[in-house]
Amino acid sequence: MRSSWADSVAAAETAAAGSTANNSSAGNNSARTRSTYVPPHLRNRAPSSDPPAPVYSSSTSGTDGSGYGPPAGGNRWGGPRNDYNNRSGYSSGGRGGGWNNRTGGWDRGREQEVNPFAGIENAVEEVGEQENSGINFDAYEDIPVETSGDNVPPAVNTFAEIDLGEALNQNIRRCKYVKPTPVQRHAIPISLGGRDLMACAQTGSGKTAAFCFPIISGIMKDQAAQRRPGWCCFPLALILSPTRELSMQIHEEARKFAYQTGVKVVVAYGGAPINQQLRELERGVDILVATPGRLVDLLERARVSLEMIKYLALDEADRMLDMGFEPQIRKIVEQMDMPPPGVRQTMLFSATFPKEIQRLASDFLASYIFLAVGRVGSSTDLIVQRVEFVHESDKRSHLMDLLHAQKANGVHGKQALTLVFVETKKGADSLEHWLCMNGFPATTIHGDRTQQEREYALRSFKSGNTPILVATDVAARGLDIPHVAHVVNFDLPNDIDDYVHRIGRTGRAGKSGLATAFFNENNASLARPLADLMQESNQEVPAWLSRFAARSSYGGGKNRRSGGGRFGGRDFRRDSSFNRGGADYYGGGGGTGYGASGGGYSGGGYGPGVTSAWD
Ligand SMILES: Nc1ncnc2c1ncn2[C@@H]1O[C@H](COP(=O)(O)OP(=O)(O)OP(=O)(O)O)[C@@H](O)[C@H]1O
Repeated sequence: MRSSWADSVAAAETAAAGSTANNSSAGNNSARTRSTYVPPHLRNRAPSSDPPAPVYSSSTSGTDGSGYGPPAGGNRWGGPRNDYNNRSGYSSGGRGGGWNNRTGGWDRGREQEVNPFAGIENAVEEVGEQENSGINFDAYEDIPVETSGDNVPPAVNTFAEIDLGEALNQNIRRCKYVKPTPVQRHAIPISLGGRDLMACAQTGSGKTAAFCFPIISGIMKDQAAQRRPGWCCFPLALILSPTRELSMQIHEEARKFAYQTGVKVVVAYGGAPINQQLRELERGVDILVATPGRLVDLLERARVSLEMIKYLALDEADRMLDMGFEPQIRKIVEQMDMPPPGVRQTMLFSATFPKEIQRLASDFLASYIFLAVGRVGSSTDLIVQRVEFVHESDKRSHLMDLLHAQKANGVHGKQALTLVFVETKKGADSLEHWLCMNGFPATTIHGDRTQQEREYALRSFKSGNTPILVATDVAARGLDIPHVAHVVNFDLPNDIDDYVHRIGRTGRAGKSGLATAFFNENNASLARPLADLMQESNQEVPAWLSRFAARSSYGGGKNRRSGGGRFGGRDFRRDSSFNRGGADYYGGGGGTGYGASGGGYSGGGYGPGVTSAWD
């Protein structure tokens, strides 16, 4: 395959970055000496004489509320000071209240835990911005929240109110998370209360932490887990996501949250050498982040067992349960050795959750709570949405105009990051080539590229060296790329939920963003849901789009907007048309009454072949 201009830049960058660019490879060097995984029950032993894991430095060492200096008392394994949440129950040193004394880095006898925060503070200072503090989360304050289910645990307003454990609290402060986002306020207490959860909250609103925190905290508290001997590993938690890049991102995030908690996070995804991932797994894993295809491979090789799973999280859960992925997910969750619903705890998260998929998802849950922050499938008002009527033949020149206009607004001589979504892989290559020929540095990410090419492209885009990324839907979900100023839907998707995820790559974490869509006759079926969505998000709907919308019908499938009013109709259990045979979904959980195994949903635009392109 032709390699792009951007890729050569990115390749040089990668070479320069060396092994530090990839934490797992750094870890693998030390794997040669085959270190021993220390199981949870042994992690409270006295520290070895190894040099300390690098700790985030701070000019302040006291209980200053911002500091995360060296651990108290000079004991590097002693975990962070208890200055964040000075509550009885897990006071510094004592660690009563059921915590498992997972005080330091995992495997601390032999192997040093890489500091996932290293370099982040300097990078933030260079940009002159405190990445996650001062974020405009007030923008989320007036979003209505709905919960349904029995005995919903009350929401919290601060992290200090939640019993997460001091090591995790320390990491939350390292991440500069000052207060929980709305989905975190509700979802974390629900999960900590041991309840299953189906959660729907807007793109960029902090869902990753909402499922990671309770998992990490729960494993930290777990007294009983032990590693079994042999080649097979027994993770305690499984986080599944639909794309390799998203799995990598969740892994990076989870490693930050789990730093020095004693909880080990490992990632496994397709397109990368399996041997390296096997070596990493052999060294121990508490939380496994994986794409479904690679996990099935590991399960079939009997290198991973799901027998000990206590927590299952599906990110982008609606995508994971649509036609492309559902068989693989059912195999993993229902046909291997994973404990059933009610024994394990299950958390499903997405920004969109069509009712048909909710119904399928209920098979995986027991007596669950449904949480909706905003209307299911809505987009955030932080994203300014524009729709322009552009004939197919005019799209390139129109894009060029947008990019020229944007160039004028670049910061520090760099162009603002623009993500351009197209329909096909060929279309992506062709547009990337054309942009480069016309003086706009672009790269591309899609399912026909090698994993290495995909990673180079993403890295080059993130760094700003290649400020334009042309992508297929493989980049539509979950990716959290700071400073994406503009998302262009060069080709609109057929499905309004895909549109919601695509534009959600901008306007994240309380920041504003811009999304422009090129619309023409070919997109007529999207006119009505698009106009409705824009109206819901307080956007200006062009008169011509309203006329298109009035002419077109929904046509079924995934473009049906669920519910009636702006914030109505979320939990499918409340919708009588889904409540066949009078089944009681609130009491029974687990999909009572449907027996929907493998059946049902056929409204989507994904064919069976889609999985390999995503995974
Ligand atoms: N409490 C918080 N305070 C500040 N920033 C936060 C907080 N929680 C999450 N963030 C930041 O918000 C950004 C978006 O979070 P995340 O990627 O989890 O969103 P998401 O809801 O999963 O989005 P998507 O639906 O696109 O997957 C991330 O950069 C994350 O670090």
